[in-house]
Amino acid sequence: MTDTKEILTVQNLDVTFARSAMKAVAGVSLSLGQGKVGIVGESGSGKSTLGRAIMRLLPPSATVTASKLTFDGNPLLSQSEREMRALRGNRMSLIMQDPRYSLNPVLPIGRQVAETAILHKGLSKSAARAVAAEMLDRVRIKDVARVMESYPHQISGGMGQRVMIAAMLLSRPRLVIADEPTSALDVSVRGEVLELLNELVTADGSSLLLISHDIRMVASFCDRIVVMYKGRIVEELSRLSDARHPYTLGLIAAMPDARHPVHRLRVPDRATFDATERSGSPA
Ligand SMILES: Nc1ncnc2c1ncn2[C@@H]1O[C@H](COP(=O)(O)OP(=O)(O)OP(=O)(O)O)[C@@H](O)[C@H]1O
Repeated sequence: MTDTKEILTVQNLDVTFARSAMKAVAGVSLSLGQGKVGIVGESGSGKSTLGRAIMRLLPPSATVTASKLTFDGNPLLSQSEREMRALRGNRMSLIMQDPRYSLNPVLPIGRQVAETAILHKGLSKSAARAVAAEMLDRVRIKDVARVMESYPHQISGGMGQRVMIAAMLLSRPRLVIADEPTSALDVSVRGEVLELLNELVTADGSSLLLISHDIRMVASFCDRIVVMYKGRIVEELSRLSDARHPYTLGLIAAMPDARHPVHRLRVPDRATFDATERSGSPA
């Protein structure tokens, strides 16, 4: 359910990269209370740039302007870098696409998750390890003790993303931005990782901004769907069936519907095929 209290307010957000004539994000406005909003659009539509602008994680080549950009009452564009560091990973977390690039390859998993607890909760080393173990258990990692001693290259992509989710949700952030959190994973584990993320943010009462190119998946998890095209919002929906914009309809048509697979064999001329079957003569 979407709560009326706004946690994130974005008004007229523009992002321009140096040496680019086009705005990567142009005049975007959206608000998020306690609920789940999906940002969808094809590659290059500005979804990730929007997510990173909110986290203030864009490179110096990006110019970001907005008439309002607030998170939990904090005016993000005028926060110092120190203030932003205190917010990031603590009250607002970003889960990225590929755990291989988010996890430090030379540190054991347990230490990486525990460090989040030391940094954001001010815990001692041993208390942080206990909290890390608890959190790894919460993301349903079996054999937590062994995984804590493992290095990122020793675990699967799906488990790596569970570890990232554990680290990013450990401080129970108010806002979680998940940028294509499963697209780098094996298809067989995508559904369960998303279910897990959904379950945890719901249990913790965190707000979720889910960035994806898969409009059907987003519709199945989110209360609201925001469709972006060339840096702009072209449509906002509560249900896919409300879609009217041709671009949104194109996105829906481009995504196969796993719940309604085609069972009947498509035959160009079914009447002729059926008649041949009945008479028993070869086609
Ligand atoms: N660091 C950067 N420097 C220059 N241009 C950038 C940078 N990051 C993104 N862009 C440009 O901004 C536009 C929006 O890109 P963005 O990555 O936000 O789109 P997206 O919808 O997230 O795409 P994808 O699904 O492929 O991640 C694109 O034209 C892209 O080339």
